[in-house]
Amino acid sequence: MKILTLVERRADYSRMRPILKELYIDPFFDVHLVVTGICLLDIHGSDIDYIKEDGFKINAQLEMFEPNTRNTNASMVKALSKIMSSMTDELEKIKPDLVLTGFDIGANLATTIAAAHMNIPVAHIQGGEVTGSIDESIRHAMSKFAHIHFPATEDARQRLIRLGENPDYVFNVGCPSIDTIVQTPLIDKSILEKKFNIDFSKPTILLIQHPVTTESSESKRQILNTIEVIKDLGVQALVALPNNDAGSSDIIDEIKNSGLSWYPSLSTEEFINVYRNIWAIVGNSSSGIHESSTFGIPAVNIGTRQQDRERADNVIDVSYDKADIKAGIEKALFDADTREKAKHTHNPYGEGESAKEIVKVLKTVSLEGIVQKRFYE
Ligand SMILES: CC(=O)N[C@H]1[C@@H](OP(=O)(O)OP(=O)(O)OC[C@H]2O[C@@H](n3ccc(=O)[nH]c3=O)[C@H](O)[C@@H]2O)O[C@H](CO)[C@@H](O)[C@@H]1O
Repeated sequence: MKILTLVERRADYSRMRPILKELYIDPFFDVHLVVTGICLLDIHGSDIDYIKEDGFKINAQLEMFEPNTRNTNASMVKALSKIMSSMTDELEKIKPDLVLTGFDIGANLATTIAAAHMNIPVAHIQGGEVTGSIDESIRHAMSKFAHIHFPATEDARQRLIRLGENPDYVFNVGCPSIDTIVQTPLIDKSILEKKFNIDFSKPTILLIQHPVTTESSESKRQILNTIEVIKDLGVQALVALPNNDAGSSDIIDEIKNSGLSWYPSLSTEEFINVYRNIWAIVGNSSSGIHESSTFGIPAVNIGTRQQDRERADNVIDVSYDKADIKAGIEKALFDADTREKAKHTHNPYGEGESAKEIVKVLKTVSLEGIVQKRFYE
């Protein structure tokens, strides 16, 4: 089976990585990997280097975003149209039997739309979830173009069926980012403490705060509130810069001016191992929702980006208000009951066996007549 798949940013790579591993070792598959998006941009950490270090063959690199420009709502759309055009060329050239996309990320949307138009079956990972931001619309739109679905929870599976997807092609497999957590080898705490100049025996948070595209003009105020609270509390903080969605340029400027330690993007190994040692994750990353309960720590989730998403009870939801953020972080770091509860929380997004499940389905599912979709009622 010739599969075309892609990586646009660390958010899809953390989920694609375990699947790529399974696909590469199985002679049944011939994988064509395209790398695009912010993986190619220095300011976002050039994640393409991590993909190469992991040993995956990259078959094509397609530019998507203009480097060195402010990220706006309009620039997101222009990038989307650019990658839709070059991905269409790639699909014409490669003629895959199947396209594997996922999530709610621009290049994945473009590829899904292109492939569906070209009668190439699309398997989509992690549909059916709900969030805020433009991601909410992208995710559900992709599900309507895709033919095979790999949602991460039973709730998401049911929602896809309510959206008219045929249950015979909707498989609840969990979130493959949990596979990545389970598979990542341990790095000694002292090595990390030296590298990041941090003492993990003291309260330490990891901050990832992305813009919300529907509130992009508020990004600056939103991040300043969080930064001010962290500085008032005087807790140790590591900051991973946000993605390049509209409003991100303001967030990146303020983080760089804050005096906090920041990194464009950590490699999977470092990220997971930092996570194993921090006391709480703060911000609005999907990681706080999908991954933090596997680490048994609280997540302080700020604002609307993760609105209505299924979550474990280690997540503390707060508004953009400074007093609210402060109370949330204090609870996460210093409230014994909250910390104890987080240690025992069950993660609704799975146990780390997703990639194997996905590959099993891809090897057995019939693609005969699949591109002619029927609304399931
Ligand atoms: C609104 C929203 O949630 N949007 C989507 C976005 O998440 P979102 O944009 O929140 O994702 P992030 O960029 O915060 O990070 C996600 C992943 O990157 C990894 N990581 C993070 C920082 C770092 O320095 N190094 C590193 O490897 C983490 O393991 C994590 O799994 O993409 C996810 C995966 O496509 C989707 O599930 C989310 O629905």
